Amino acid sequence: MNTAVSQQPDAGVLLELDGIGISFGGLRAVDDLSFKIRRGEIVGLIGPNGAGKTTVFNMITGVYRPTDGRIRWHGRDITGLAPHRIAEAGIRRTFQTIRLFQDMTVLENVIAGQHLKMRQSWWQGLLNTPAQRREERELVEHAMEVLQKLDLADVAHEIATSLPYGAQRRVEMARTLVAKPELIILDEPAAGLNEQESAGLNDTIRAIRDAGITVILVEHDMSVVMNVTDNIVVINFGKKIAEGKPAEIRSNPLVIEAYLGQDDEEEDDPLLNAVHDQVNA
Ligand SMILES: Nc1ncnc2c1ncn2[C@@H]1O[C@H](COP(=O)(O)OP(=O)(O)OP(=O)(O)O)[C@@H](O)[C@H]1O
Repeated sequence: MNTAVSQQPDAGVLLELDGIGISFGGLRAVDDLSFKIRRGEIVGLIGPNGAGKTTVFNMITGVYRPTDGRIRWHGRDITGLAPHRIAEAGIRRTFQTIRLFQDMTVLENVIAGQHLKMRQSWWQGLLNTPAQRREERELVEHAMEVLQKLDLADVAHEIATSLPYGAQRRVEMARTLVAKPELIILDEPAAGLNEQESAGLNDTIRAIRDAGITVILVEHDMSVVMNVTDNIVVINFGKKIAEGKPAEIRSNPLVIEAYLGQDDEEEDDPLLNAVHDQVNA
């Protein structure tokens, strides 16, 4: 009998949230939330405005420490580790707001994302040793590979902030990917994209997964979520209300109710509008 295998019934699970919870004052922002993410999956984390999505990935990335439950990465407890330790362990995130360096090319912006890894060789850099030069060459080669995958190789030497909005978002993703994460959390990557750019985002997310990186997608744009995810976790008021394949989630009464139950002032929420469209179709 292979004991190594029998001791790991959940082989393939990369990240496990086990009953995590957190309160802000009297507000229970996330409560007893559990789900698992397997290597190579694209998992959507969705829910109405204020449901707790941002709080969940702030706990995963170490910004907030859960007051209850455990977070496991490769089976190892990482609950409460500092954000830089979690990043070094292989979990990285993108930001909703574009934070590119002005006056720097796409390639320079992407290489700047490598500072965590380059810190070791900074002193060697002053001496310009062969090892340093080789590391720099490898870094540029790797950055160009990432740019190729994200369809940015042709604009590698253009000023990043001069590119169309959708391309700038891809540069943001490339900066995160060049650090070779095992898991990337995409924070509303479709925000601000036009319809065509949003359709292109589906390809970008699949390209990330095809490069061997597991993806958590926090997104309001249903056309992206329903098209690219393997599995969706839906939360409302901090609790998981549904989990399953896109087709199951689309027709889940609890999910529809959660979105329809929102205040009128949230009518502009594109996810809510998409649910309305489905219900009215
Ligand atoms: N630092 C904080 N202090 C107090 N309350 C907070 C804090 N962060 C989040 N909250 C509250 O926790 C709840 C969940 O917020 P969160 O931002 O995680 O929701 P969300 O699903 O990401 O919402 P959205 O889709 O609007 O971004 C909300 O009621 C929010 O007001």
